[in-house]
Amino acid sequence: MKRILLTGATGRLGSELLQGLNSSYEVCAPTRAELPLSPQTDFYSFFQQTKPHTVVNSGALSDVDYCESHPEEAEETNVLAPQKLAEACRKLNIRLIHISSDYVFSGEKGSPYTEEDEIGGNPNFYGQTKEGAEKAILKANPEAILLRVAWLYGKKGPDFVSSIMDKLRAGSTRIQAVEDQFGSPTSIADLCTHIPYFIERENVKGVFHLVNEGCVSRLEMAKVIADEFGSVCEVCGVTSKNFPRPAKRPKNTSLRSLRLQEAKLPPMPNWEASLREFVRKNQKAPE
Ligand SMILES: NC(=O)C1=CN([C@@H]2O[C@H](COP(=O)(O)OP(=O)(O)OC[C@H]3O[C@@H](n4cnc5c(N)ncnc54)[C@H](OP(=O)(O)O)[C@@H]3O)[C@@H](O)[C@H]2O)C=CC1
Ligand SMILES: Cc1cn([C@H]2C[C@H](O)[C@@H](COP(=O)(O)OP(=O)(O)O[C@H]3O[C@@H](C)C(=O)[C@@H](O)[C@H]3O)O2)c(=O)[nH]c1=O
Repeated sequence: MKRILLTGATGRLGSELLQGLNSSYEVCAPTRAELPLSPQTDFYSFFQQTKPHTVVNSGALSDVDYCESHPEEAEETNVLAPQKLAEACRKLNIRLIHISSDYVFSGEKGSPYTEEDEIGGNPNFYGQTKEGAEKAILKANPEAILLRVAWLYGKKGPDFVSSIMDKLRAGSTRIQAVEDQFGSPTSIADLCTHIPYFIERENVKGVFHLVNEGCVSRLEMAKVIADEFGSVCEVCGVTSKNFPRPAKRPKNTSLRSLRLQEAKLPPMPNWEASLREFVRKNQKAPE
């Protein structure tokens, strides 16, 4: 049985991934205290001792607003640590799957980005660290796999979907959602099905867009959630200007994959089908 080392296993993606991988792999999931994502960490010695077949790096500082006001911590966790981790993987010939983001793009293209598009120009610091990480990782370890995921939602939260669902459960009669941000919402459950393909395929490397198919605004997403809930709540569009946040969000970072098909990997499901399924299954308040 292959041994997988998973970072960020207490996080939104990591916690579901840990559960999913556990049935087919021997998973080693060090906590932050055991393996800090820091440029001071000796990843080489840790990996030499634990001998993983693949490292899945799902750990990161992912709070976009927090990163904006804590740039040093964000740079260390999201860029310098993954760079060092990638170097250790290369030296020890360990496969690396790093989780990246749609926020590596500026959001100004006006149509979905493919793996062939150039990265850079995101308006927030978090996005800039994810861009920096991709460049540093590929330089340190050209065999690495970078999976760009986006607008995640899942069982753990908090995320956009869970905050809308909480408002509906609380009986809100009016919800506001931004109408001028577009992206590719992605179900963590779908990622848990797809990520093992990358563990099993020994010959793939480089960047892959791994998101549910389609492009949608936050407003349309909120409408679908309310509809699946069977709620009569009014869902109103608002501009980002009228929903101010500490960090600016990009306009349109929707993604499309050319490389999944090229690598003969299955496509990801459509965003609406996955979102409706998630809402249906998780409509009851968590206990
Ligand atoms: N959420 C989203 O919508 C998206 C996320 N991504 C990317 O997906 C990946 C997973 O994100 P998500 O699950 O949402 O993130 P979470 O914030 O939910 O989880 C982050 C994980 O990283 C760990 N972590 C953070 N800082 C450190 C550190 N300094 N040392 C060790 N561990 C640390 C956390 O540990 P602890 O519990 O101890 O804090 C936690 O386990 C990230 O790379 C993120 O950039 C990409 C696109 C969209
Ligand atoms: C809760 C809520 C938010 N919003 C708006 C606020 C904001 O402009 C937008 C997105 O809000 P969030 O803070 O949930 O999302 P954000 O932090 O921008 O999410 C990003 O996280 C990082 C980690 C990524 O890598 C990205 O792919 C993306 O998922 O939605 C509403 O319009 N209505 C609401 O009820």
